[in-house]
Amino acid sequence: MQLKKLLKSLGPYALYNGKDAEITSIENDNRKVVQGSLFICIKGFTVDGHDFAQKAFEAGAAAILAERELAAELPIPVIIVKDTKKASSILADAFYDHPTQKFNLIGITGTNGKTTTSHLIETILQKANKKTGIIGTMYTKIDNEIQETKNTTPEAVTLQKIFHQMAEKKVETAVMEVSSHALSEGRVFGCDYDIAVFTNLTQDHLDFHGTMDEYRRAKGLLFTRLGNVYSQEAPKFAVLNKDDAASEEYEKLTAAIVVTYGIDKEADIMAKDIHITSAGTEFQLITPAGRFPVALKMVGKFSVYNALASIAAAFVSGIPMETAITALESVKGVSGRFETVDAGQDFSVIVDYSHTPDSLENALVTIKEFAEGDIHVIVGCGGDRDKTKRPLMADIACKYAKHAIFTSDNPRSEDPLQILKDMEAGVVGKEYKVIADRKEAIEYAVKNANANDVILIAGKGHETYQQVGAQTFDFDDRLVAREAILGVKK
Ligand SMILES: CC(=O)N[C@H]1[C@@H](OP(=O)(O)OP(=O)(O)OC[C@H]2O[C@@H](n3ccc(=O)[nH]c3=O)[C@H](O)[C@@H]2O)O[C@H](CO)[C@@H](O)[C@@H]1O[C@H](C)C(=O)N[C@@H](C)C(=O)N[C@H](CCC(=O)O)C(=O)O
Ligand SMILES: Nc1ncnc2c1ncn2[C@@H]1O[C@H](COP(=O)(O)OP(=O)(O)OP(=O)(O)O)[C@@H](O)[C@H]1O
Ligand SMILES: N[C@H](CCC[C@H](N)C(=O)O)C(=O)O
Ligand SMILES: [Mg+2]
Repeated sequence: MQLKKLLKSLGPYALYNGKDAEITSIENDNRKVVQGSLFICIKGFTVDGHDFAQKAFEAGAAAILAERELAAELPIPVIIVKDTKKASSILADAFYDHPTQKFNLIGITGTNGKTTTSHLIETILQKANKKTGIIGTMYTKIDNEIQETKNTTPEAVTLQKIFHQMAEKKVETAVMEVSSHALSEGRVFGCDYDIAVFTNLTQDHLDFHGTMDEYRRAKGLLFTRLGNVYSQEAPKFAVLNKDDAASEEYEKLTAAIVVTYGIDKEADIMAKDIHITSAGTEFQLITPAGRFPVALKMVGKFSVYNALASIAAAFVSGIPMETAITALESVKGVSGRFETVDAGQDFSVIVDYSHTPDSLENALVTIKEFAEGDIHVIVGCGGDRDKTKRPLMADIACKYAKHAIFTSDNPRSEDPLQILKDMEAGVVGKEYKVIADRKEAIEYAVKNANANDVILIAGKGHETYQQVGAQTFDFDDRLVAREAILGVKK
């Protein structure tokens, strides 16, 4: 695409010397630049992309987009704009010819349940014979082909490229997790959502957002940005959790049609007569299309919420309720979410991605409902993340589990022992054990478990690595637990 044509999407805003160039790709990482790339300099939290402009030029960049004059003059067009991060969203959307206008896009935001709900919706859509795409914490999947991605919601240039691939593959509906970080950083500017789903709002990420008010506001952006236009062909919907107080605010913010779901408060889509066992969850589903019995293989009240959110998304997508229910009933679970490890032992081992106070409490409350023996929990907190959730998570672990073991999650750049001290501050005078090495902590719990006990290994779920300092080691809670069980049996 010609540079001049591309820059039209920025309006009369872009200031440059008027030279044109053929642009072959858009990149904001100089290491990805090829002949003809437009390199966008972004000032990040860690480094300043402007410092890589020279390298981008040497790698073949045909033009540079920057927020200020570059240190050295370059013989290619240099365009100056006020906000390169925002411009990267606008330009990537234009470069890939507005891909999200070519298929249905469902965005899911909320503190917990995004990955799970996105997979439930994917299963329903596939049951309804739709070609799907998914973008989230675990990976990007385009028509069932998996690509690794770094963030839950990738930055705009990567994101629009993924959408372009989805459009090329004729994806009919894409489901994506929209993190609060992505909303506040504008990674999703330009995404033409058809349905926006809210799961819940509880404490997390205060390191980034500062206060719960700011965090709530960031998530609300998904609903304000659903647009202010109405179309008979493609109406827009906000799917809100009536039982979460934030929904009231989001309902007022959005121009889209609101559909609510819930258990406690009266909602459009509801679950009644919920019956939870260790094998699954049964309930009566109440919808505007009728009342249906549902038997999920997933456990816990939180699983009912995820199912209801998915049903609501299916309902506004025009998918028959029977199809949606059949699909949901077939789901055994999502990788690393309440996943059981069975190596023939006489106690239960559950690996769960609960890394927030609320999700940890939900997981433990659910286990308490069916555990016949003692509960053991192995839990740590991630480094370089919200420090205020550490004492809260430790307290919850001690409140529900007879045997609480504090260990390392992904310490990242922090001292693992300091993270553990932050956790311990929440449980003064309570009984717990600290085993910093996660493998040893798991082995300890397995060795000490009696028949019918339940061990919850919380925080890392599907992750197959552990980040310690700048290094990433192989680590999979499920494999480590399996080996520990087999080791004890020998
Ligand atoms: C705090 C935060 O949001 N960080 C994100 C941010 O990193 P950053 O600002 O530090 O980037 P940077 O390293 O300073 O780089 C600045 C610019 O220079 C460029 N660069 C950099 C190095 C180089 O050699 N050459 C070069 O061109 C980079 O491509 C970039 O354009 O931009 C990066 C690229 O887009 C992201 O990968 C990174 O996410 C990091 C890995 C991260 O951990 N983010 C977390 C907090 C996050 O966003 N999490 C949410 C999920 C949370 C949840 O819901 O639970 C998510 O959506 O993933
Ligand atoms: N609706 C829910 N409400 C509360 N807790 C939930 C809910 N769904 C799942 N959980 C708990 O939260 C954990 C994480 O779930 P999931 O991965 O689906 O959330 P997420 O929002 O994608 O998280 P992330 O922000 O890390 O991407 C699960 O392992 C489970 O313990
Ligand atoms: N998306 C979450 C994942 C946390 C997972 C946990 N294992 C950790 O490393 O803190 C975050 O980036 O905060
Ligand atoms: Mg997720």
